[in-house]
Amino acid sequence: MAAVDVTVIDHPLVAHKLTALRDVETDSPTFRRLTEELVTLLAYEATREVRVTPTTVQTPVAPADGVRLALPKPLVVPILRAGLGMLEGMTRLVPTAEVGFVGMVRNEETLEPSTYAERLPEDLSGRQCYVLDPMLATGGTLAAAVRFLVDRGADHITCICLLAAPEGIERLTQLLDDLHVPCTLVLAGLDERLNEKGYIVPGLGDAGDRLYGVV
Ligand SMILES: O=P(O)(O)OC[C@H]1O[C@H](OP(=O)(O)OP(=O)(O)O)[C@H](O)[C@@H]1O
Ligand SMILES: O=c1cc[nH]c(=O)[nH]1
Ligand SMILES: [Mg+2]
Repeated sequence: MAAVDVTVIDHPLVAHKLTALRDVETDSPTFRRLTEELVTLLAYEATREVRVTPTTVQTPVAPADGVRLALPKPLVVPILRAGLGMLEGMTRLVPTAEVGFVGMVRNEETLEPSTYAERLPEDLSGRQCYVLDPMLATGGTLAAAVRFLVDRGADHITCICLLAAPEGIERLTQLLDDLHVPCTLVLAGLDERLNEKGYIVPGLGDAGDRLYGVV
């Protein structure tokens, strides 16, 4: 099975908001709003495979066949810190989803991720999971998060990122080469490369710092 299926959203509204997000002059409140708006647009495409079950409702006129989201509920997993800025935009579109949390930080010397927090259901058997992180740089963080979910039984993973570097997608694909469940990646933009510090070029800088301030 191909490990990761990548979609880059080609839409003028996404491109417009992404351009404003990148701008170094964009302040934190505006950056947070644009992030939420972008995620809502991306979520429309990212949830194309969300499982539904047939149902019938009574309209004022007649019965109508339709669907509702299937059980178990989808699980949305923002990767703290920066992924938290994407949560509201995602749950606006899928308000009945449950939310689990993973806290990860990349060591800026080695570029390797470490996990400092985790609050997820023990058993994710049969769950569709939506992982949120604005930046896919070397791919280490996202690969570790996906592995975490699959090890607990998740059987369908969709990652939503704002930006990725080609090197990161390549590494993600290698790291998840043995994955036995479908894994999709939805992006607002695919950038040129990583720089020597592991930052996406042209990118938008440090997403966590731009959302929440430098720590
Ligand atoms: O693809 P990678 O090379 O692993 O890097 C990407 C990670 O780096 C950023 O988080 P960071 O470690 O800065 O933590 P933060 O969200 O707390 O800012 C970003 O939000 C990703 O989680
Ligand atoms: O460009 C990058 C790379 C990693 N993390 C970020 O926030 N930005
Ligand atoms: Mg950061």
